[in-house]
Amino acid sequence: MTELHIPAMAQAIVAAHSATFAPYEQRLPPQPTPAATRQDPAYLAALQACSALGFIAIDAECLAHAWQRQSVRTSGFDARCWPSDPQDFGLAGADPQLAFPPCPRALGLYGVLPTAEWVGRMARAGVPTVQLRFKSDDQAAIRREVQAAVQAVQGTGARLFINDHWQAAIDAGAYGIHVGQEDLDALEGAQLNAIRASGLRLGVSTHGYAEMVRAHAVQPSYIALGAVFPTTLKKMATAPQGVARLQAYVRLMQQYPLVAIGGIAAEQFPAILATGVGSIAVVRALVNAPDPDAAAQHLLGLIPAP
Ligand SMILES: Cc1ncc(COP(=O)(O)OP(=O)(O)O)c(N)n1
Ligand SMILES: Cc1ncsc1CCOP(=O)(O)O
Ligand SMILES: [Mg+2]
Repeated sequence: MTELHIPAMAQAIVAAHSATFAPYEQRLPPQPTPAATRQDPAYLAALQACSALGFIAIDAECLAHAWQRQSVRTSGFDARCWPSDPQDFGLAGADPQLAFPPCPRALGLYGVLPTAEWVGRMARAGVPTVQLRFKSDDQAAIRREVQAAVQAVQGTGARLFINDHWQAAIDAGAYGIHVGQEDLDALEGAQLNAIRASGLRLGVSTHGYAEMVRAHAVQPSYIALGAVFPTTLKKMATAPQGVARLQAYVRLMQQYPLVAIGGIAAEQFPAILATGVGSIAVVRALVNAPDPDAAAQHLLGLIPAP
């Protein structure tokens, strides 16, 4: 295949996948094509095509490498075949010794909650997975809240993840820790080793292909995918991913328990579950509900129990 064919190859990818990843449908505008880092035709065509389909530069680059590897592995370029094989993304062959402890593939309804009181309330309502997302810089208050959350889930069977405050989570004996990409960047190797050695599970936020690859490098217990829909709760650096991208991410990341998050309400549960995620994380659908306990019962009825 010569360079003369690259625009035609790019067009073929766009034609085959625009109905799935239509930028207009998902409100994801076409992106400028980033500078190429290699010259292989499948890579160059996919870089153009994925940018036209609205993928941001780091994700278009990641996808373009995967298209190239797929073309080599399958001895040919097939525009219809969206990459979803982990080996094409460099996701195969991880070291099991470095993996974080496993958690169930299906974490079920996952309540992300602002205080220990909310954690206890939702755990008692039967929410199987809960997270304390307590935003504060006051170390004493953080430790108090984390300890109170650990006590609040006792006897309920709920798994408690602590957002951000990993040392307090270890000291209090939580079930796991959740960190975002920036939190991960801020962790030194020794700190990550300390979390791994503690036996706590680790969940990592991701917002696209490049971040999934980055998350895989630490082999977490689960991977969160979002924001699926717009959320008012957190200022997101990336656009809402939509259900079509979520579906593509789920196909690729099958080796992990997966959690969908961001703007998800009861109406969207069937479409989200149809992608194959084992868990849906919500904040406002519980915390802002007129009757949070009734909302929890309603949502629990929409999602298989873990
Ligand atoms: C289940 C789950 N997914 C994603 C997040 C977001 O985590 P992060 O990116 O670290 O942002 P903050 O929650 O710290 O603002 C989450 N908390 N839980
Ligand atoms: C913490 C977080 N991380 C990604 S989206 C989000 C907020 C989800 O809140 P809601 O379910 O109310 O949209
Ligand atoms: Mg965080």
